[in-house]
Amino acid sequence: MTSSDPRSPASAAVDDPTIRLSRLSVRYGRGRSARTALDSVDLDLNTGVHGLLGPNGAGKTTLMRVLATILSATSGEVRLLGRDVRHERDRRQIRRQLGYLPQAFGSYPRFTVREFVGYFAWLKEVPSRRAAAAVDRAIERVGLADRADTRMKSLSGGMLRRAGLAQALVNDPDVLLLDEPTVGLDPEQRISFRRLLREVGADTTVLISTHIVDDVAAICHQAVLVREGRVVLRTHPSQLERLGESIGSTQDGTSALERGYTAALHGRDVPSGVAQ
Ligand SMILES: Nc1ncnc2c1ncn2[C@@H]1O[C@H](COP(=O)(O)OP(=O)(O)OP(=O)(O)O)[C@@H](O)[C@H]1O
Repeated sequence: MTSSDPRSPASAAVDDPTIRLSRLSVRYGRGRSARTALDSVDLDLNTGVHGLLGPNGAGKTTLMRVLATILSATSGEVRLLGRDVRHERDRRQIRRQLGYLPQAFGSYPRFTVREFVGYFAWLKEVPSRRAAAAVDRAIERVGLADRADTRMKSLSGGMLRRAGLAQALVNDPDVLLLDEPTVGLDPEQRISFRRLLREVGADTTVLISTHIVDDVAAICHQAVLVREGRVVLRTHPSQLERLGESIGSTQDGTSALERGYTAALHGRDVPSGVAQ
């Protein structure tokens, strides 16, 4: 986004990173049953592909939902594209520039792929004169052009995931949030997905939540490790790999990256990571 971009509002803080979280906390429930999902997270992210890694329950989906502006912070500040998500007007503007693929999304079984992606173009207020071309382009980018008129209920799991990615991309977002995007993709689809994300990440801030550490090595410029609601490390994936190599090989079939990830998660020093 540039300052001459018509979507660039006068009120947006130009020097902000694309994503800025300051002391972000999210708690679910109240009283004795309250659970802290995110605990005073500080995180700045800019253009590039960032991989969010962490064990089950670490807070990844919660973080994604806050960034997607569908879940409010309990405390702390969330700024996207220079705007504060607490303000209704800013939220609406952010949503026009946001793409989000949740872990599970409504399947809209009777919609064709084109109708499904078109519906999200409408929700995101893509101008009607550009919408049809934007829908076709998004469907083509995810490799579903030959299925554009197929109903969603007839798609395989991997194709559904790709249709989900198409809706996330249809507005050419400045921020793209993908929660477990490669689940259900076959190896060939995963390779083309990685290629697409590398391309998108050249001028977009992409955050991918995943358990597949190989995806992080293949696509991401940065790995962000989350544990028990806190960001414990930001580092280049190759540094995790180096850490894993220094630990030595094991007989359990894990890769150096997986070993490095597990060790870093449990507090081992990573060569030149950016500790939080
Ligand atoms: N709606 C909810 N109500 C109560 N607690 C919740 C809710 N959603 C998440 N939690 C709790 O918040 C914590 C973080 O959950 P979250 O789903 O963000 O983790 P995650 O890292 O995405 O996990 P996974 O890898 O299993 O998807 C967990 O302890 C979870 O049990």
